[in-house]
Amino acid sequence: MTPTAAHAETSDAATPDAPTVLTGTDLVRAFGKTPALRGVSCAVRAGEIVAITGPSGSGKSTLLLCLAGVLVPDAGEVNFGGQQISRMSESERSRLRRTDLGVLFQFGQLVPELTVEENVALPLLLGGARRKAALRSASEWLDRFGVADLGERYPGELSGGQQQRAAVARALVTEPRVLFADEPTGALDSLAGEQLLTQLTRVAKENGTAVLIVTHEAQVAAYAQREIALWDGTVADDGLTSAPTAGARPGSRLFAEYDDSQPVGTFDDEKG
Ligand SMILES: Nc1ncnc2c1ncn2[C@@H]1O[C@H](COP(=O)(O)OP(=O)(O)OP(=O)(O)O)[C@@H](O)[C@H]1O
Repeated sequence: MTPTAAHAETSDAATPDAPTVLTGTDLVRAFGKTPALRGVSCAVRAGEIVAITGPSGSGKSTLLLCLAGVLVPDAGEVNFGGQQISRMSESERSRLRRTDLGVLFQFGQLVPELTVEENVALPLLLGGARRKAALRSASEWLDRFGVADLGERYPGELSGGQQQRAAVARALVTEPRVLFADEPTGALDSLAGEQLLTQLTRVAKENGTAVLIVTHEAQVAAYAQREIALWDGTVADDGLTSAPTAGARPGSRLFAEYDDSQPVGTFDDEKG
């Protein structure tokens, strides 16, 4: 995937004065005896696009899932808008995910039995919206992702890139304040991945939605304004991607550091 002028524009838009919407403090999480997070702290501002990077097994997905309220940390706190997510019940966290937090995975997981438009309308319907209004919103969101004409089709009739754009529309239809995306372009070819990221970052910027993207691809991380690099369950680095000339930059600074240091065989292995 080659960085483009569109992504340079997005990367330049830092949000230093925007309020913090989400914080994770001293997050610890293990799976049995395997530690995944060993005390991770981070904060995300409104409208900020943040890449969570690091080698395989460094804890990226676990951090994302803890911040999204899908997983409960063993210790530490997640705060969203003054609410301690990590202390909420499962039903309270589910409600929050239907309203303020959007989650998107590598494979969009559209419901095959529903049309694309019904899929996108689903979070609104689950939230109690009327069918007609929900379908109208779904159609508008599909339009923003350039797939409005596919609303009547079923997911199986769409390409992978089209399905993932519909999945992004579904994740954003409730206008969440934070969108959590785990390898959102992982199943797409370079062009489809780049189109998706360009649209996703543009729409997020328009809506003031913060986006956290887990990725092991430098080209994807280069779409972010900030990069949180994990290493063995801890934060190795957290900083702006310093991208005034992002279009000329093949990858993010932190990935460049990985390339230089070389001990992370798993990262190179993954690039294959
Ligand atoms: N459900 C689980 N059960 C057991 N161990 C898990 C589970 N999820 C994660 N782990 C372990 O926790 C550690 C961190 O995993 P995590 O998936 O968060 O890393 P990651 O950086 O996202 O990796 P990748 O890039 O390979 O997806 C790894 O050692 C992993 O094997």
